[in-house]
Order: sequence, then structure tokens, then C-alpha cells
Amino acid sequence: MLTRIPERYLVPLYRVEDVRRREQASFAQEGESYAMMHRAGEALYRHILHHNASLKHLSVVVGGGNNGGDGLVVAALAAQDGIEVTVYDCSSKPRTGDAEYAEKVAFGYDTIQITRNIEALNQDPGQVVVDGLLGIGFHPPISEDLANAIAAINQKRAQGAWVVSVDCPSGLDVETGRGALLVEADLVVTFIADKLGHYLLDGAVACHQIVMESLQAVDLLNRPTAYFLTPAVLENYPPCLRLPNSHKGTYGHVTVLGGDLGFGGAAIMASEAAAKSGVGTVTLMTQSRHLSASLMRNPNVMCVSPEDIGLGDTLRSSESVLVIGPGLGRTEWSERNWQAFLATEGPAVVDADALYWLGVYGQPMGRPAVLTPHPGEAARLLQCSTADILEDLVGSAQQIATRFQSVVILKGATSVVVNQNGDVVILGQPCPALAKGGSGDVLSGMVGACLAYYHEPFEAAVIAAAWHNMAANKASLVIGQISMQPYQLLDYLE
Ligand SMILES: NC(=O)C1=CN([C@@H]2O[C@H](COP(=O)(O)OP(=O)(O)OC[C@H]3O[C@@H](n4cnc5c(N)ncnc54)[C@H](OP(=O)(O)O)[C@@H]3O)[C@@H](O)[C@H]2O)[C@@H](O)CC1
Ligand SMILES: Nc1ncnc2c1ncn2[C@@H]1O[C@H](COP(=O)(O)OP(=O)(O)O)[C@@H](O)[C@H]1O
Ligand SMILES: [K+]
Repeated sequence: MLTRIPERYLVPLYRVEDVRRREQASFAQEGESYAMMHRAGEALYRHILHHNASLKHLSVVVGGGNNGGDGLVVAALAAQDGIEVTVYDCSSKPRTGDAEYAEKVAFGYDTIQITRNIEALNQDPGQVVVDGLLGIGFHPPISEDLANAIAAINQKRAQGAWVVSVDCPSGLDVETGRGALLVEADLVVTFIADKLGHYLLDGAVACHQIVMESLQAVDLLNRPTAYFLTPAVLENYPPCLRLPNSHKGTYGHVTVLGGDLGFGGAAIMASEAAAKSGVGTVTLMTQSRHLSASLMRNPNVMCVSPEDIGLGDTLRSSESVLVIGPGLGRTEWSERNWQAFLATEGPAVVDADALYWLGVYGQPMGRPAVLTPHPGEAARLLQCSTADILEDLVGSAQQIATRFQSVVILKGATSVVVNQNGDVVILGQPCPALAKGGSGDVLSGMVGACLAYYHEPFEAAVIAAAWHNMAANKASLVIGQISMQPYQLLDYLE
């Protein structure tokens, strides 16, 4: 899929319907379903012991479905080993099927304490909590009882307990990644396949570590909905690989066009980002009053105003990359520059206000291109609400890619990168230091640089967005989440 990135760095992610289909096929092949629940409990218990070698007491919080059933299998396995177990039973009606059987086995151990009083979790001597309230059967909105149970688990964690979630953090919608109130999990042991929602929005924040246990499920070999990019891959894919026997022409040319009155910094940061990502030569085209600021800050960046030189003349070859949008604005000047852009050819990165003009003009890109909308910009491009975008990040990004015939980076705490073929890569770890104006401008310059070096827009977009996130996480550890400025991440690109 990604021409150069080996599949071992890509975690396949699936939607719930694929997981259910695989589950059902496995039950049919095995002729029963409880065996799989038992394997789920065994796998969980193994991970709990791995992280907590001297486990003495286990608190198991369970709901009424099969997710709770898995939790009850763990409770029984721990009791068998002589570990003190308290089960907090939050079911609202009698269990059925496999969960009922798991309950019968667990409740057969008279050493297991059973209570329906979730408030008591606070005083529980155990420092390891199993979250088996809700799995993939959760459908929002959450009931008050279960909301209280989730809050109790989170409170226990805030006091130092280690929380493992069964299959997914309770309260998470594993399709969308949304969760108004959800468990924050130190570890998620997920079953049969990795789920999309663990890597998006609230899910990406709530899951500190995820391991997948396939439970010997039938392999249906269907195409994953998306892949998560593991950051380790970046060791082999720098923004550009410096070769000893190279010259500036080896690393291409980027022109950044933007910076209307009041927004000069955006274009300056984008050009600085391109330069610091290793591009051979960078040109900034901006309002003439911003030129001296750029020269003072980055004398290596050539800078001109579009009133002095035509855009086509700054593009050094058909391979020159044009980054349009940072601080471009929505004035007559902006529109004139957008029109000048339309008259050029060659690879492009379309960001910020250029996405506004793209929406107004509405035509497909007609050139190799990467669009970098945040959810608000994506909503404008698709003429829907931001809430609609958040309901389906992957589908929204794909719609934009199809409509405008381009690669799309839909930005967020984790970002979704798609191409016109339906390939989807999710990447990044939440980094609140980036939640500041300027972060997107830095990204657009980096994408321009990677496009100049890697040429293939999907690959360039993935590598640039992943480096942007990883460097920001590194920088924020040193500088701090509050004071780190977006351009400072550029000093952490190697
Ligand atoms: N052998 C097997 O079957 C295997 C199963 N596996 C495991 O099963 C899990 C899926 O189990 P599941 O389908 O039973 O759904 P689950 O996530 O427990 O939720 C349903 C329960 O939650 C309740 N509920 C839902 N929404 C609610 C709300 N808003 N507010 C309040 N309550 C709400 C719902 O109540 P109801 O809607 O029926 O009133 C019902 O009681 C999966 O994640 C994995 O852990 C795997 O180990 C593989 C083997
Ligand atoms: N909490 C966060 N965690 C990780 N990345 C973030 C977070 N908030 C913002 N970002 C990243 O910062 C950038 C913000 O871009 P954008 O919203 O266009 O900002 P601006 O145009 O103001 O610079 C995106 O790359 C996004 O992925
Ligand atoms: K759970």
C-alpha cells in the first residue's frame, strides 16, 4: 500500500462489523462460543500478571454483557490462583448465554467477594482494576449507573490504581473513537482484531497501551479499514535522507505562498519548516511588508512578493513543490494569488485559507496534491457540520480525497491520512503542546519538504505528519507542553 513502508510497521484496524463477522465465523467453526470467551479471559489474566508480578488483590468491575463475561472469567482464574478478588457487579438485568455461564463459574468461588456497591471501589485494597463494563456492544448514551461505575474506575486510577480494559475502554464508541465519559486505561487488551476507535479522538487519549489477542479467531482476510503507523518506522524514514555525495538540487525546491496582512508569521513558519526539514532551496512569496522579517529570521529562505515576481517564475522546475495557504487570507490579494496558483502545474500542498478558496472554486486538484484540513476546514469542504466530520473521520477524509482527487491529512490529536485509492493511515500520539496556532503552518511546510524529497504524495504526507507529531512529542518533553512553540519542534527532526 505504502510503497516504501513495510507492513510490519502498520497495525491493521477494523470496524465492529468485521470483528463480529470474524467472531461468528469462529463460533460456527468451533461449534460453540464459550471457549473463545475463556481464551479472552486467559489472555487478559496473562497480561495482568505480566504487568503486576506480585498481584495479591484484584478488583473486577463487570457489566451485564459478554464484556462482563470476559471479566468474570478473569475473576475465576485469579481466584483459582489464590488471589483475593472483589467483583463489582453493575449488570442491570440477568446475564444470558456465555456471560451467564461465566457468572456461574465465578460466583461458584466463595473466596470471590461480590458487591453491587461500586462506591466501595474507592476503599478496595486492590490496586489493579479490570474494566469489564462495556465492550463493542456499547451504544451511547450511557446509563447513569454505568456512568457512575466509569467515574469510580477513573477515580481509583487517579489514586494510583492500574487499570486494564477488557477489549476497549468502557464508554468508548469503537467505531468513531468518541466517548463522552470513558475509562482511562493503562492497558487495553483487545480481542480478535484492533479497532479503529482506539486510535481516534477520545479513544486515542484513553488508551495508553493496546495489545491485540486474536483468540485463534478464523482469519477472514478482509481488507482493514485503516492502518495505524507505529512511530518506530520513522528511524528509517527521515523527512529527507542526507547523502554524503549530494548537492542542494538532490533535495528539491519548495515555494510557500501565503502571509496576507496580519498573518505573516504563518507563511514564515511554513517556509522555515520546509527549510529545516532539509529541502534544497526554499522560496517564500508573501506580502512585501513581511519580507524583512523573514530575511532576519531565515536568511537561507529566498523571499519575494508576488507583486514583484510571478508565481510561475519562482517555481524552478516541474518538480518544484508549491505550499499554498498559511496565512493566505480571504481578501482580494488572497484570491488573486489563489488564481495564480491555479495557473501553475506541479505538486502542491493546500492548507488553511487555500482550503477556503478550494471550497469556493470547488474543482478537483488536477495535479499531485496533499490537502491538510482540520475538522472545521473539512466540514467546509464537504458542506456539513464539524460534528458530522467527528462522527466519521475516516469516511470524511475519504470523501474529500475523492471529491478533490488528492491525498488528505485530516488533522487532530491523531491524524487520518488517506489517498484516492481508499488507503487509510492513522498516526500520532496526542500532544497538547501542538494545540496552538502555528502548528498547522509548520506541518504544511514539512509536507512540502517531504513531497519534494519522496515525490509520492501519500507517502510524503504520512512521513511528514508522523514526524511533525513525533518531534512535537519529543520537544514538549524538553520544553514543556505549555510554553513549547510549534516551530520549536523543527529542532527535533532527527
Ligand atoms: N464469546 C463471546 O461472545 C465473546 C465476546 N467477547 C467480548 O464480548 C464483548 C461484546 O459483548 P456484547 O455484545 O455482549 O456487548 P457488551 O460490550 O458487553 O455490551 C452489552 C451490554 O452493555 C449494555 N449496554 C450497552 N450500551 C449501554 C448503555 N449506553 N448504557 C448502559 N448499558 C449499556 C447492554 O445492555 P442492553 O443494551 O442489552 O440493555 C449489555 O448488557 C466484546 O467487547 C468482548 O469483550 C470477546 O471476548 C470474544 C468472545
Ligand atoms: N492535542 C493535540 N495532539 C496532537 N496533535 C495536535 C493536537 N492539537 C493540534 N495538533 C496538531 O497540530 C496541528 C494543528 O493544525 P491547525 O489546526 O491547522 O492549526 P494552525 O493552522 O492554527 O496552525 C495539526 O497537525 C494537528 O494534528
Ligand atoms: K471494557
